[in-house]
Amino acid sequence: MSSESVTRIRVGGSAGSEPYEVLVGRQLLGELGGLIGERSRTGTAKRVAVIHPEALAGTGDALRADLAEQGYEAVAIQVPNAEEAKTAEVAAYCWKALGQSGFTRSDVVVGVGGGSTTDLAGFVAATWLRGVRWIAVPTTVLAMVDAAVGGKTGINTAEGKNLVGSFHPPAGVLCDLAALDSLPVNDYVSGLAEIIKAGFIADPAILDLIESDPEAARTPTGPHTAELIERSIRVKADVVSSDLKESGLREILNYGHTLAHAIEKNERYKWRHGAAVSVGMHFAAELGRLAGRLDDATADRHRTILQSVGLPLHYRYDQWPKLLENMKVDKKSRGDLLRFIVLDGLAKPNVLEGPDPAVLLAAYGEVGE
Ligand SMILES: NC(=O)c1ccc[n+]([C@@H]2O[C@H](COP(=O)([O-])OP(=O)(O)OC[C@H]3O[C@@H](n4cnc5c(N)ncnc54)[C@H](O)[C@@H]3O)[C@@H](O)[C@H]2O)c1
Ligand SMILES: O=C(O)C(=O)C[C@@H](O)[C@H](O)[C@H](O)COP(=O)(O)O
Ligand SMILES: [Zn+2]
Repeated sequence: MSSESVTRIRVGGSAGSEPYEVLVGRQLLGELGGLIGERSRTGTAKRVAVIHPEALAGTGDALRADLAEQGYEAVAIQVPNAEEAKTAEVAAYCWKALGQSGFTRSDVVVGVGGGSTTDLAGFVAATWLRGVRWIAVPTTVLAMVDAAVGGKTGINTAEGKNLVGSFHPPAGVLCDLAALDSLPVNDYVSGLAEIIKAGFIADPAILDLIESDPEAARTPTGPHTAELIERSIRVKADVVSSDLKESGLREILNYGHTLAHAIEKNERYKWRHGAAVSVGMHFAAELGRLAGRLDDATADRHRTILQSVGLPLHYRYDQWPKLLENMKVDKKSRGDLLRFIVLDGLAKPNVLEGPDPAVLLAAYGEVGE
């Protein structure tokens, strides 16, 4: 992709969901006004709420001012950084701001930020007046390749990760690669976990690209950045386009997440999601191997590639009983049955139901330190 070009990836359109596009390129924010202005079933927008994290106060205000210049009644709603935004209290704060600005069903929410912000903004849009349009402007690599695409929106509760939410796809997603220039390296690398996930479950070319130069993969200036992002978005787009509400196939996107969410809760949501997913994929690979489903080479490849970009593989061994307890509220569980996504081979994700507790513990034995 040249620096001037824009890639458009279509999502949805089946099973009654409105199709939308994910745009990937540079200097895309000029597209926002046009997207907001598109006439929808509910009419034409008059008001826009730009939900942004503290770290992007400048971007949030610049967008608000730009939209005001285009004639919209625009408000900026600042929310806390990272997972602190994904709470019922912050959602209620946003609802209050929408109420005070007279937000109607034809108006539009814009979520600008990382996955925490887009999850919250999408959730606020899903719940306000039982659903208004929203547009995602992801500013982290993780949000571009995963969180902003596919319409899973939600918040955490003290009992677990993303326990309250809704499927509410955006009307469009603008991935402006220029936003990545200000992202701290740890946050950039955290997003690589979801890219690597896309590689293991569906598109091994992603793994080859990262393995060709892991150091370069750690920065937005690497030679394969745009390709890695676009390939990962295509994996996600293909899956959610055929199974928006996770009645089957979509569960593969949860690879590594059963343990990851348990770790995040255990850390009171202070760990970055991508770091937890990295440990979770290491665990899932060992689980697959010990359950006789995954070959040694592919399991080992998880360790090598995750480590090569600086992602963590291990977590505290003594926390296993708590993690096991936390995993029971995973959305893939059915009654008392724990369910995991494992690989039957490279790019062959499948479900492992109710694994033997001894196998689970043995897999964690490889992860715990
Ligand atoms: N809905 C989904 O399908 C889905 C998919 C994957 C992940 N998620 C969710 O996404 C969240 C993680 O998102 P994330 O990794 O993007 O992190 P994040 O949203 O928590 O952001 C990390 C930090 O980076 C800051 N930030 C964001 N963009 C920046 C930029 N361009 N420059 C400087 N700072 C910036 C944020 O303010 C925050 O402090 C988790 O809550 C996870 O559950 C959701
Ligand atoms: O889009 C999906 O489906 C995913 O599972 C993508 C995950 O990367 C993401 O973290 C998602 O929010 C997890 O969903 P949850 O249903 O397990 O909360
Ligand atoms: Zn995830």
